[in-house]
Amino acid sequence: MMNAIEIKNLNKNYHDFQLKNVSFNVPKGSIVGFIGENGAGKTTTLKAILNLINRDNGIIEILGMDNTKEEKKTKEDIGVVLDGCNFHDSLKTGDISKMMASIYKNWNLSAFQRYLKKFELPENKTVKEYSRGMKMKLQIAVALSHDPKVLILDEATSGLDPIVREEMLDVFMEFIQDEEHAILISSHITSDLDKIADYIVFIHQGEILLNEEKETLLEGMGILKCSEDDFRKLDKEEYIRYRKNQFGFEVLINDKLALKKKYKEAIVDGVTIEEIMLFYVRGER
Ligand SMILES: Nc1ncnc2c1ncn2[C@@H]1O[C@H](COP(=O)(O)OP(=O)(O)OP(=O)(O)O)[C@@H](O)[C@H]1O
Repeated sequence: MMNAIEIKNLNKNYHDFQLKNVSFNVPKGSIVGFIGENGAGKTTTLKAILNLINRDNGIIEILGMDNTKEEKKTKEDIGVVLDGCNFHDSLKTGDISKMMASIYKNWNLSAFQRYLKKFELPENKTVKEYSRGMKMKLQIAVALSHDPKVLILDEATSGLDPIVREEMLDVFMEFIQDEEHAILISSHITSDLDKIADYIVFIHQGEILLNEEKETLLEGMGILKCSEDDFRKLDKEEYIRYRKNQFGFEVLINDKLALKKKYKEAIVDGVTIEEIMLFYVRGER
């Protein structure tokens, strides 16, 4: 079994929004960055993986187990960080630990205490007295402390300052090092995904638009800046989307090496995940 998570033809219908045949995998030993604009369907997909919502159809397997038929077992294996803090304001870390010990068979108090120390989270304050970043770190500490095989992180780095964010990214990368663990992380901070993701899955209006290895995307794609005349010379297959601005055309290219070979004078810049997203959503075809 190579995949930690397999999603096949997931459909969910809300009255004004649909997840449409969402399919993708999270291979073991990898970090999959899940991107898309507000309302694209990321949280809905993650909730379906956690079996927190009723889907219309589709199959989701966690470590080869059906997530509805073997819900209890699969939940043991998943560490979760959802947007916003789920712990009651009046709790301290000790109370949370007791709660978690009653939920998870593998709750590891000493691991939890190690993370509290590492993340500089005070044990004598209540959740109410924690800052937004501290609450986020607390959730990450809890998610990591019951020996999960898979982490599902919904906007887990938002609200963290750049230094703490980098620290968390290191923790995530360490988590997958043994090739048995895997992470699915949704984030609007696409620069984080530039750093740590192995694959990028891009959802737009409930449909998967792109599902690719990050290196393939970043090494293959490029942005061509050119005049309208030069743009008109391109074949449709040579570009993905274009955007027009006051200086000319910006064109997202599929294969920058091939393009440079064909048009020796062409200036093609590298591309970031954020730019890819913007071209797909706001560019023209
Ligand atoms: N319980 C619900 N009932 C009806 N519609 C819902 C419900 N939950 C989510 N939706 C709708 O589903 C769509 C997708 O929402 P979702 O939270 O999955 O987006 P997202 O990609 O996570 O967005 P964001 O980046 O803003 O968190 C939205 O149009 C939202 O209004």
